[in-house]
Amino acid sequence: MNNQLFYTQTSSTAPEFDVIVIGSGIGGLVTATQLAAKGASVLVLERYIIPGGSAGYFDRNGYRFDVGASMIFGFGTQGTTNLLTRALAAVNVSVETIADPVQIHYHLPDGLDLKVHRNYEKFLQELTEHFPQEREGIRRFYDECWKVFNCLNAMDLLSLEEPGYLTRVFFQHPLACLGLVKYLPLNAGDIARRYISDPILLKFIDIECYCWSVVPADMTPMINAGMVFSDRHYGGINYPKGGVGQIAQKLVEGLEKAGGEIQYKARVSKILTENGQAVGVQLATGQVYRAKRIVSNATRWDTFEKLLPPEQMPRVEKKWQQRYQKSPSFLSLHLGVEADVLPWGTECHHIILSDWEQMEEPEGTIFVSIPTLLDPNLAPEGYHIMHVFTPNWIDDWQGMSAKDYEEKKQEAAERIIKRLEQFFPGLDTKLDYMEVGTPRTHRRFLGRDDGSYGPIPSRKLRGLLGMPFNRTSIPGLYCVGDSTFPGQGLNAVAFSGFACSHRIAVDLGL
Ligand SMILES: NC(=O)c1ccc[n+]([C@@H]2O[C@H](COP(=O)([O-])OP(=O)(O)OC[C@H]3O[C@@H](n4cnc5c(N)ncnc54)[C@H](O)[C@@H]3O)[C@@H](O)[C@H]2O)c1
Ligand SMILES: CC(C)=CCC/C(C)=C/C=C/C(C)=C/C=C/C(C)=C/C=C/C=C(C)/C=C/C=C(C)/C=C/C=C(\C)CCC=C(C)C
Repeated sequence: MNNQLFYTQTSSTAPEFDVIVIGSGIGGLVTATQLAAKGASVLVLERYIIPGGSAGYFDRNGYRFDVGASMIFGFGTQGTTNLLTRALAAVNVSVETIADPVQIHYHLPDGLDLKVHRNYEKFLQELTEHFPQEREGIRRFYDECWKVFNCLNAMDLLSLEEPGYLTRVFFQHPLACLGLVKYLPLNAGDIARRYISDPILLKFIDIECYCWSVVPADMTPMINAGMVFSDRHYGGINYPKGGVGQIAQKLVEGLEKAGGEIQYKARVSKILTENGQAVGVQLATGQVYRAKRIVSNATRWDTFEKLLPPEQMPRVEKKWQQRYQKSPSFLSLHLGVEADVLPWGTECHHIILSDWEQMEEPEGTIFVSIPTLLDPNLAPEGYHIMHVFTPNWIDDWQGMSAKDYEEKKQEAAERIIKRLEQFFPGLDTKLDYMEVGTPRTHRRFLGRDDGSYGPIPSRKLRGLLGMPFNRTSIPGLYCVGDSTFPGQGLNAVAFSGFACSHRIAVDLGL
């Protein structure tokens, strides 16, 4: 039997759903749960053995490690921007959270040492003590971030590709909409430089952006900065009890209760099209599933270069690839340490940088999270988890023997631990467990092209205007997650999930 015939027969008799979601990252799961709650038949296909993607976890020697970042936005109790709380509630589940009193403790060049307190005034006061001459500029910049946040936090957050919603929201909140229209093409650096002139303070604003957007303030969309710099004081940073993995586990529980299905170890190798329209997927095993709508939670590079034939890449996607590039991946040290290595009063999240010129370089900025300070149950008694990570490129880890790869990991870990000794004296001798992940690890376990953290602008762009929404130029195919508006971050991909499911629900007449 020739392949074409085989494919046609399998495809026409394949199980059919309303919606198939490729990948169970938080973006994919929010889309799936929202649609299942509206009565759609939904199938989620996940290549790994558990859900969550970058928000997954792994257990080793009594420790439960978060795969990705442990600093979670979107778990507030009020307003409309608490999208993780809302996504869980929509399918009648919830996650208990633990409030973090400090978002980040910064350890920056020339002794610039300060904390971003949950209390806004306390944070402004601490920052102003370092830059008294910029008292007014500091307040005006951060207050302007609140303006963005207040516009967003006043309205239901759904698909900007749905004219009915746009009309309704405009009549309900005309000023908030006009406010957002004003900020959509702006970057945080444009606003910061209106009010602030001290070069070191501007560098501080750069790292405030860099530590979540992986680009400096000039390249960071103001809408996203408004969300991050305000929500940390409004809803606050709240850690899910039991670890970040709980969010995905609970969403899956809600998905199944609402009648949706998820399959693990189900790697999609192809998106199937007929007459230019997406109609189904094929797994690596050859199994075919069909659906009225297909959603890809894989990155845009994976979607348009691997799941679809790269030579047929739509023109708009080629243009997008000129505007956005893959950000670096991370080198991650997952450590189990004796509890007494942490000085009294240690905060949960730290950013360490010793030379401003090195901020964007591999191993320049070091991120540290110690989630057991909030939830001690993630480690054996008397021990803590330290997740230490720093940007790193896949090219530095390719084409080497297994032995060289292991040695290189060990050397990198030693260099980083040496730097951390300044803040955690005796760390090296107090290590109980260490696992090192590289960009190759992220690529392998998360299925992300080059292990990338997500798309970043390849040059200065006009804020969020260049970021695509959920529909693609292939009818029937949608994207969700950090390759879509508004980009990286759990709360950001949760928004993308709300928007994607809303657009599909309207398209399917649900
Ligand atoms: N503090 C935070 O805000 C925080 C914490 C952790 C993660 N994150 C962020 O979450 C975002 C990621 O969320 P996301 O939803 O976009 O994606 P994701 O990368 O987390 O999830 C994608 C999922 O799709 C699966 N997948 C990929 N290709 C597949 C295929 N061919 N077949 C089947 N499954 C496939 C992967 O295994 C993964 O589970 C990132 O921006 C990350 O930085 C943020
Ligand atoms: C009608 C008319 C006329 C008009 C209209 C207009 C409108 C309505 C508009 C709208 C818009 C919208 C809705 C928007 C939205 C947005 C959003 C939601 C956003 C969000 C965002 C978020 C974010 C960005 C987040 C992020 C986060 C992150 C990334 C995090 C990360 C973290 C990490 C990395 C960690 C760190 C660590 C340490 C420090 C240790």
